[in-house]
Amino acid sequence: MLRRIVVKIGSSSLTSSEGGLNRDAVQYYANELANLMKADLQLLLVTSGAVAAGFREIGYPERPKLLHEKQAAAAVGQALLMQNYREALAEHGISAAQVLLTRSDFQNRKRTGNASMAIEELLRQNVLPIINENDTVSIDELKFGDNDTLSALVANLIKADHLIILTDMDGLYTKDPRIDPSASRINRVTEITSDIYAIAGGAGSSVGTGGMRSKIDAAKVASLGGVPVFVGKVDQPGELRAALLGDGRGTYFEAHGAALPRKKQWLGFFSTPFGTLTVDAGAEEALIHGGRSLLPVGVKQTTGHFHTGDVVEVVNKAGEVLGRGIVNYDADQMSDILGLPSTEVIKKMESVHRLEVIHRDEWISLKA
Ligand SMILES: Nc1ncnc2c1ncn2[C@@H]1O[C@H](COP(=O)(O)OP(=O)(O)O)[C@@H](O)[C@H]1O
Ligand SMILES: N[C@@H](CCC(=O)OP(=O)(O)O)C(=O)O
Repeated sequence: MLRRIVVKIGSSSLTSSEGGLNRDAVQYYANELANLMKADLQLLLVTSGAVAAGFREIGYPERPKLLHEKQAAAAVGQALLMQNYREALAEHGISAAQVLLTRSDFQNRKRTGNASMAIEELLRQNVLPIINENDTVSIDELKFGDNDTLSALVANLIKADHLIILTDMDGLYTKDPRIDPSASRINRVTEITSDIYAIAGGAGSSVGTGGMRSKIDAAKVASLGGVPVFVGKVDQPGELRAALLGDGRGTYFEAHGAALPRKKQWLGFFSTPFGTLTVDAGAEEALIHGGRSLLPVGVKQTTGHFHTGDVVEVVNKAGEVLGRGIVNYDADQMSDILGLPSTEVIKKMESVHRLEVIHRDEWISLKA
């Protein structure tokens, strides 16, 4: 099968702080993408820059902060972005398609399936899908905000082989280099720990959003889905290919595990938990390292009004999120059997549909 690559380009790489699109930058990225497509790779582009590209043409002096202004700027800028990408790619005989997605599309399994079918067909026809958030219909609480998370979800959805996140910084540094020039680059991250989160700061420019932090979030989502990630910078001919071959200016994040089935992707990244189960150290070990189901004996506390079949989040006593699963008991039933060994649960319950609180097939671990 052809290798599939998702490339994400941030606003900071496409626009200037005064706003407006950098056409030379668009041409450069289009050339890099086209060269990989000609080498028989399947490419998907997730591009930001609609708001940053559009605000000046509308007459706003700086990147707008109010939602309706951002939406207006994005509506203008998205058209500009597409026009420029399409023209630049046409020079290589490559056609490009616009795909606009929202978070709610990913929460709905049917819509995710539809998006995936459309994208698959574009790839079959050698058209480059150019994806952005549908800013005009996204309100704040439903927004991805930055496109880093969107690019990771797309990479998982289409089971990409690599996710390349391009930004204005050549990788993750031990501190934001704009604040501390003595910071040094981390070339490879094998596991995304809390230490990695601690060194990642916010956006470095007036047009970017999310900064390194959202790129780490994205790397985590992708790596859980079995997709390795590169975060860095390219601005020379051939550098995108070099980044793909492991020789890029940036940070490589290793993937953990194999590609996730669609159901587990939904469970981990798009579902809404209705409550929380706090588990003890033995249950944590069984879930995370033992590949086992969660039994009542390991559950020490619950919150929320969940019902059988709902999604719940599982945390340890320190409040660390361990994963999510589909619960086999209502919240009321759970409170009666907290911490009980299975023999006691059977005695106590009138009928036991399933002994496990969460079966291992309906569980996804979110701890790296
Ligand atoms: N530890 C870090 N290492 C590197 N960059 C960092 C770090 N912490 C914060 N940043 C900032 O993250 C910025 C990139 O994110 P962002 O501005 O959102 O770009 P984009 O528009 O490409 O998504 C960099 O310009 C940098 O200032
Ligand atoms: N959908 C928005 C993305 C916003 C944004 O700034 O994202 P990013 O540059 O990836 O941090 C746009 O196109 O302007």
